[in-house]
Amino acid sequence: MILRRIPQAKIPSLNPLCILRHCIRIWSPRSTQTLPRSRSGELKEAEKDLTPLEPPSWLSTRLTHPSIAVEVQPCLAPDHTDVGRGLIATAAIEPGKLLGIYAGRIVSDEDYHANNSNMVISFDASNLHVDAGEGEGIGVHLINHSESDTNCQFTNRLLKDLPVLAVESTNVIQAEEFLRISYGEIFFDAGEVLTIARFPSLPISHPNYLTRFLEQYPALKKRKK
Ligand SMILES: C[S@@+](CC[C@H](N)C(=O)[O-])C[C@H]1O[C@@H](n2cnc3c(N)ncnc32)[C@H](O)[C@@H]1O
Repeated sequence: MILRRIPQAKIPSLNPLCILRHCIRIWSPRSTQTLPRSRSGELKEAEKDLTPLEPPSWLSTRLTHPSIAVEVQPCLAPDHTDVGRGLIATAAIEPGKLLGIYAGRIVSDEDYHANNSNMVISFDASNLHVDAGEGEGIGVHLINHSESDTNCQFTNRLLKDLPVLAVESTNVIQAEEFLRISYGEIFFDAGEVLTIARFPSLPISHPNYLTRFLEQYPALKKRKK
């Protein structure tokens, strides 16, 4: 069964280094998706609950919000410097805005278990998975995990009748603020999760050093009041 075609140019290049498992009932656009006929009922069932997404103009040419860039994301743990690449806002973004579409190849449950490739999101309703594949480039697959201090979330949407896994902002995201999302289930082994930075750090001589420091550690801000 062919689910959908979208132009190949819309598919971002993707990062081979991580595995992302998220129980969410949605799947992602891809040039040609083929699935066993036995799955079509499950897909139709899942589609019924999805709310439509009003596509922003940038979505005609790209899958990631134009005010988002890739940057190595520091972590606040003493023994580690960073958690690899993350996504950072280059201008303020309002809450409820689409930040990007999770793009990849739909893989069946069997394939997923036989060949647990990198960057896979799982649909809990259909036992299907989206594999973001390999490569380089900007995409919401690069958002790092935070348990509670998040500013965006995965959502299930219908985009022009195509079910998609989207990422949307939940808060105002300031310019120079990193995106932080919850992967939604136990992904890391005990002790592996690091507290990721909200902002890039500034040199101590910078006039905004103290403000940035308090933004980075919100618990200190509360204590100050
Ligand atoms: C979906 S990828 C995110 C992009 C990744 N930073 C990269 O450069 O490819 C998930 C991987 O990022 C890292 N990561 C993300 N959030 C983390 C966190 N809070 N603590 C530790 N590692 C994290 C882990 O290596 C994880 O396997």
